[in-house]
Amino acid sequence: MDDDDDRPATFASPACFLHEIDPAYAGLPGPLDLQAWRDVNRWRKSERERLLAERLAIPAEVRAGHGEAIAARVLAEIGDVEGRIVSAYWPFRGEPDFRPFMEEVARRGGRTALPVVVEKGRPLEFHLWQAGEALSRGVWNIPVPAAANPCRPDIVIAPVVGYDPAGYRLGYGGGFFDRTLAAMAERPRVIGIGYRSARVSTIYPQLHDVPMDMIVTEACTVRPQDSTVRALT
Ligand SMILES: Nc1nc2c(c(=O)[nH]1)N(C=O)[C@@H](CNc1ccc(C(=O)N[C@@H](CCC(=O)O)C(=O)O)cc1)CN2
Ligand SMILES: Nc1ncnc2c1ncn2[C@@H]1O[C@H](COP(=O)(O)OP(=O)(O)OP(=O)(O)O)[C@@H](O)[C@H]1O
Repeated sequence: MDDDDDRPATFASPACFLHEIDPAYAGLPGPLDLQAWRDVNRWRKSERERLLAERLAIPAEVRAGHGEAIAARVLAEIGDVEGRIVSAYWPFRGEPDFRPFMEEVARRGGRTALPVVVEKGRPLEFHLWQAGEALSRGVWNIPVPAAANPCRPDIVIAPVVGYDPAGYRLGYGGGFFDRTLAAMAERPRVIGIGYRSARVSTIYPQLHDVPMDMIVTEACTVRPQDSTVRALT
């Protein structure tokens, strides 16, 4: 018989007692939070629909003008892009058209990329792409680079459906950018872009929501850190 059988059981690592602690203390949702989360989700769904309808009601030529103004502000904001990778997106549902922006980044010596949905519920990948290169249809028929060259962007441009003054972004509800930014070891600079009319007073940020470093619209540039400092002083 093995002597070891008489020894008290030990753990390879300390036992976890987290399950005995109030979930709220552990930062996990309790029953009340779950109800609140359901309410927030319902609000976000209707707010998305409202904001998208409002965006599509802006005449195409007005949207195009706003898009150019936003791109000019972003270019001034990011400065020298030589040797850097900037991810933008292929526009749909009335988003600002950032394809000319990508061409300008390439002219200035930067490389450009598009986000790729690999699978619902998973982080996005970013694949190098520039004007003239082949595209194929990805998930939800979103155009993605035909050749898969994954990269790690230095700067990510994230289109918003809605935004708030704290820099939080409301997207299409897939949670893609939040998941992607949470999974990145080195966080890129993240710039949310959209029309000024996409502003809401709060998106009721939840634990999973990752704020943008800045939001740029045709009318203003929102720097959430500055406004926090201003609010505290
Ligand atoms: N131009 C652009 N490309 C992008 C994004 C974006 O916001 N804009 N994304 C930024 O994340 C990713 C795509 N995100 C998306 C998320 C949801 C839906 C969508 O159509 N959702 C359905 C509901 C789906 C479901 O519930 O399963 C819908 O709205 O009807 C589309 C794109 C990657 N590419
Ligand atoms: N890091 C994460 N891990 C797991 N689930 C997440 C994460 N981030 C977001 N989610 C889930 O994704 C869902 C959608 O989130 P949310 O409403 O914030 O989407 P969104 O920001 O509007 O979408 P998108 O980024 O695709 O445009 C939520 O159910 C949320 O719990």
